[in-house]
Amino acid sequence: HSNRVMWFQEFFPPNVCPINAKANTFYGIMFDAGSTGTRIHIYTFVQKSPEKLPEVEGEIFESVKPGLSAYADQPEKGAETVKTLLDMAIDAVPPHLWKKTPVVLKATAGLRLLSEEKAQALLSEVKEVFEESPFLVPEDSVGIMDGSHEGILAWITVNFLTGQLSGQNQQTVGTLDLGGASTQITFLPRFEETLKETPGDFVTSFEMFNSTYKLYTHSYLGFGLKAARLATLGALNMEVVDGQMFRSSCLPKQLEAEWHFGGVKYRYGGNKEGETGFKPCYLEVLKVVKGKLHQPDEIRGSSFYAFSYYYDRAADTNLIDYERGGVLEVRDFERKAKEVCDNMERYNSASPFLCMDLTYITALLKEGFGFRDNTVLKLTKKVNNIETSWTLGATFYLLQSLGMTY
Ligand SMILES: Nc1nc2c(ncn2[C@@H]2O[C@H](COP(=O)(O)OP(=O)(O)O)[C@@H](O)[C@H]2O)c(=O)[nH]1
Ligand SMILES: [Ca+2]
Repeated sequence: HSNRVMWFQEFFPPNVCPINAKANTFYGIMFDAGSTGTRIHIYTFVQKSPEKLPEVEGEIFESVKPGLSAYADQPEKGAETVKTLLDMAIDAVPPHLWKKTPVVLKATAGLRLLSEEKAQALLSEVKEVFEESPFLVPEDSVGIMDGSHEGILAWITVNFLTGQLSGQNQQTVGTLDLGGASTQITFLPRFEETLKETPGDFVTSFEMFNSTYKLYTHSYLGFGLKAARLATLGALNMEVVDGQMFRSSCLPKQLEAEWHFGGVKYRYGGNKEGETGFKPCYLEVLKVVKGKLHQPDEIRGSSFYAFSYYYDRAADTNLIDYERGGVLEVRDFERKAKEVCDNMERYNSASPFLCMDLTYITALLKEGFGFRDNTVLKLTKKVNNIETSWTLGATFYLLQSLGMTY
């Protein structure tokens, strides 16, 4: 790329600037249909030399709320939200590359929890939107993603962005993702013992960038942050009787409110007369996680990358900087949970669920996965300005399957 500055360059963002649109630049569009929102990621890649991994030159990211599952009974309206986001890609990708730019949507836990019929109705409306667009629509371009792939692809993203998947001496790092409806844990086991002690369906071999990775990964459906709220309230998978009230010691005493999740209305509130605070709350939350998750010994001493709701709740309570993220230990979540739960009136203006959320995160990490108090968590939203999301790994995988990269 020459250093000449052309008069038109300042009118274009770098990724659509004509002078930068070279033969070795290509694009990929990946939609994340999550339980709480739908997001588009438009990636620009540059293949600098045929034997090296492609580089991610940029990402355009936009999101809408609520997620597709909120449109379970209006699939066309759901697909409209996808169309709005896809229109951004028309502006971002140079027209001569539209036909070569693949577009894919993968849905996660929100759609996994819907009936097959409702999920399929939504997906086929989305497929129509794709087919009316000028982009490349591969086979299986719209579907529900396997839970194991969700964890693996996020692991690929983080380890690619931190440079661990190229060259010698790879020191990969495990990943923790906490969504609204499900949660994932993924790492590359270092010890034979770990593989021996692990149930077969927790280990998946995955081929990427000419290497095969045998990863420990699992997605726990119903253990996302919002699903865990319902489970703590005793309302998950319940036939809700009209007007029924669900109470918890993790909520402010005087609170009484309503909440819509997965198309159902729930009434919830605090323990008016009874106990509130960290101790009773922890016991409540413990019932949700205790004995429900597999605990691999190997992870106790290693550090993990954590994102999504781990990041959001840590940032909400100033444990980390909202923009830059930070490094924490598991015990920091517990300390903050105690502070919030034992002073709920002081945190009134924040979400009424802050105490419950922090307590759940603490219990999930300690009693669920079996992490130690001093396990180090690296909280990141972005690495080198690219979102830490399974979507980048999924886009690489897509490009590889289309023969656009090796
Ligand atoms: N770092 C990062 N977090 C994201 C991105 N997209 C969604 N999230 C987070 O994911 C969480 C919501 O989970 P969601 O995907 O809706 O639910 P799921 O279907 O259970 O995985 C929130 O904490 C979001 O901030 C992204 O591109 N990058
Ligand atoms: Ca997600």
